[in-house]
Amino acid sequence: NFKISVCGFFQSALTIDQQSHSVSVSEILAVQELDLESGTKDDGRWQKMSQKPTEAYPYAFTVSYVRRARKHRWRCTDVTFFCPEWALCQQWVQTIKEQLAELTSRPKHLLVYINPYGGKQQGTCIYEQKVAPLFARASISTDVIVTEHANHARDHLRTVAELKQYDGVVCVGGDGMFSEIVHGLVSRTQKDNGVDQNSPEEKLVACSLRIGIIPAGSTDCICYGTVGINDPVTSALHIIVGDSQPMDVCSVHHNKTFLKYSVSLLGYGFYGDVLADSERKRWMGPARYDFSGFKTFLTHHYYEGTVSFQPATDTLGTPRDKSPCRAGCVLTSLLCSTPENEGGWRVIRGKFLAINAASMSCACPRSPKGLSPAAHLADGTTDLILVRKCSRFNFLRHLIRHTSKDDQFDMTFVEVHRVRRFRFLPRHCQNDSEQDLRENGKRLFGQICRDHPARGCSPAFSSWNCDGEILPHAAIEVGVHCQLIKLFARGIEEPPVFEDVAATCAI
Ligand SMILES: CCCCCCCCCCCCC/C=C/[C@@H](O)[C@H](CO)NC(=O)CCCCCCCCCCCCCCC
Ligand SMILES: Nc1ncnc2c1ncn2[C@@H]1O[C@H](COP(=O)(O)OP(=O)(O)OP(=O)(O)O)[C@@H](O)[C@H]1O
Ligand SMILES: [Ca+2]
Repeated sequence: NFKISVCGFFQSALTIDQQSHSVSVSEILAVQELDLESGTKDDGRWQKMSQKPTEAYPYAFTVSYVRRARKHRWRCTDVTFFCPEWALCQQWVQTIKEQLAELTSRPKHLLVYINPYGGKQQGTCIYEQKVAPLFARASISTDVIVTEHANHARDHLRTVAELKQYDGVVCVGGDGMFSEIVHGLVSRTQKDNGVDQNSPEEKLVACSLRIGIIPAGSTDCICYGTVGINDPVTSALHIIVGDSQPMDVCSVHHNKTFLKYSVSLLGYGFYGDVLADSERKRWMGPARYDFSGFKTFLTHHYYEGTVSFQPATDTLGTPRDKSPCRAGCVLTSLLCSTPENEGGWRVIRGKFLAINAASMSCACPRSPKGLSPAAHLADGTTDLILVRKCSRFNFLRHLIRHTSKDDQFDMTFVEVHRVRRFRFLPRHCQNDSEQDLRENGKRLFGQICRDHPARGCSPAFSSWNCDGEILPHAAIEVGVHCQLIKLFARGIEEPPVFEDVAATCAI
């Protein structure tokens, strides 16, 4: 009654309830023969079976596979099949194992870093209780490192001797932890290939190891934007089935010196000030962002400077598109190529409440559509959002639109450009060295207040928020490196399909 069809689907033609359902082999995690003599399986799941073997069907095996649940969640489900003969049962188990062995994109050996202090400090517990058992069931072996200090994972990746033995690197933590892994892997790859990171124009070599994120942070925006939900089990299953999602990475330089990489948000003004304030309140956990967000909103500082950028005129999409980046996105499936005739530079001078570059949507639980809802994960561009000085009321309207269907860019003081490269120079840097001015920052702040008493006190500099970390310079140059890294993800799937299938079948 069974066949494994050519297209790779494991089909049940006859189930106990006479319903037929199929499971894609690519979504089977494992197959296990049941030991009926002892009446139990190693992990005790045997007792949970809703059907018991009968005299006619005394042999059984269990297939664990991916079931789609609500809101992009994936769950691991078991289905048990009963056989009349031992040899038939063996044949099935063997055949499925052979089919699984042919899936070469699946990882077998992973390097795992756990940040025990990220988010609500649940990293270790999340990994041990929810993820490790799934990896074990899928026969994935792991080397696990619980980090002891910030940058432990980054520095370990830069120096660890045999990286080639692994099929991927997994981090358990938030966006900051993911950023550490990106820095470790990208730097290591450039070092191994003799590429100088300090040159802003240098073409970087793409990393071959894929990165998995088990979300355990405060924002988890990378996970949210590549999987659709910040759920540890869902992310573990995407790793097990060997998904692959390329992603753009921005390099940030100051005075021809490399500073940092960014994958999600580079934000000056509002998001820089929120982060700088929230870092002093880490003890508050994820709530620190709401507290500092509210405080920064009330402060209402604006910053003067010059933004220059190279528009991505040759791309198929724009930041005002209505369709977001989803699994199988056409822009992501295009290969990256250096544009033939790169457009000229545009220069905009002004007073800004916020300058944000979103290389991906930056969707997160606070803003389910994100800072730039139509940004693409792997198109070689970033969306540069300029929010000019406006009233508090208008800025609040703009912020609130991030949480609803309304277009946050459809406001007179907001403009958005899809770019490949941009620079920012704060006004007071234009003639002097930024370092000198930073040292005399307070004097300068006071000077501005004296010169313009009517407009309130706005400091000369904000800070750049680079994926949740403060950069030490305000004057920066940014370039997008198309598809520099790959994640164990497939982009956000839609529409979600619900499957509620019988857990027991007969053959
Ligand atoms: C009135 C509601 C307005 C809600 C507006 C929500 C917009 C939220 C947009 C979030 C964008 C997150 C981008 C992700 C950046 C990550 O690389 C980084 C590392 O994890 N996270 C942050 O920097 C963490 C940044 C966290 C920023 C939180 C900002 C919260 C603003 C709250 C403003 C309240 C004003 C209320 C006035 C009555
Ligand atoms: N053992 C450790 N002790 C202290 N800090 C650590 C340790 N391991 C990693 N870190 C640092 O903790 C910072 C925050 O971690 P993480 O990103 O996991 O959580 P988060 O900041 O709460 O979440 P998010 O980045 O999503 O907002 C990271 O920048 C990382 O460098
Ligand atoms: Ca992009």
